[in-house]
Amino acid sequence: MSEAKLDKPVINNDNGLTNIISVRNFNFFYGDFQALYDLNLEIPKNNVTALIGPSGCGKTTFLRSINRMNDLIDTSKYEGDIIINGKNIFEPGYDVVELRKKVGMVFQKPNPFPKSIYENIVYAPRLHGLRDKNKLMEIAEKSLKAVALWDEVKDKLHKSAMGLSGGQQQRLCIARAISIKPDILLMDEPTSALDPLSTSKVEELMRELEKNYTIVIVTHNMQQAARISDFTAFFYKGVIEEYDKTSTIFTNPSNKKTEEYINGKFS
Ligand SMILES: Nc1ncnc2c1ncn2[C@@H]1O[C@H](COP(=O)(O)OP(=O)(O)OP(=O)(O)O)[C@@H](O)[C@H]1O
Repeated sequence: MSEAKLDKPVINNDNGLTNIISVRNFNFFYGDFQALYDLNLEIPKNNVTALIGPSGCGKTTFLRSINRMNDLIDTSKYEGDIIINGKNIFEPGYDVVELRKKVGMVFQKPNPFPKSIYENIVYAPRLHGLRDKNKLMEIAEKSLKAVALWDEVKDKLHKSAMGLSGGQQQRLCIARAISIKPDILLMDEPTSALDPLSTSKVEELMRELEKNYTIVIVTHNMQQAARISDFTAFFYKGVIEEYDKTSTIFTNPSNKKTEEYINGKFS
């Protein structure tokens, strides 16, 4: 007998991999409004995990919880734990500056600083105390090479980053994020403002970066999630309805809502 499609959350955390982020009974509130309900998931190291789901279902709220960006919102409240590298990030005394060093973020719209390409990359290493000019140049070169931007910009490192194309700016922002060697890169729809060619460059880049970084990406683009991610969490009204290998989510989802969403029955 074929199994009936379940309509309750299906979370497959049994991935056999080393997990870098563990989310336990996590609830999140904006004032009286509850945006996330009882999230429980394990995010594996050196893989790409995609967060998908209709607008307003809580993907960005969850992403921004991972580096405590939501702390900036006065009315925000949370319950539960997010454990990164074995430490609960909400524990009293947890160093948020250290957390942001370990967990970098790339936003929807490229947002380079209005400074030179070089200054964009070395900003964070300098902020963390590095002064040695040779070392800073080494970091600039390494970071730009890692995002395949070095050849395009090596002759104009001291020119304004604002003169780069949108796609180049986004790769620069990724280079800036990795300049301090985070463990995790959070990406909030990083290609939604880019043209198709720049999008495919950033997608290629993610595949390359996952060798050294754990990537968690919010995307509205189903094809993109299917192409670039190893694991996918489907969010619906603040609940993770299904979490599994991307291939399972896209070919054999257990939850009817997941199936309907990936087949475009609602958006
Ligand atoms: N600063 C805020 N204050 C109050 N409510 C908020 C705030 N930010 C988000 N929300 C609400 O929380 C819910 C989840 O929003 P969130 O942005 O996390 O969803 P999302 O899935 O990322 O949406 P989208 O795909 O449109 O970006 C929504 O109902 C939204 O209106």
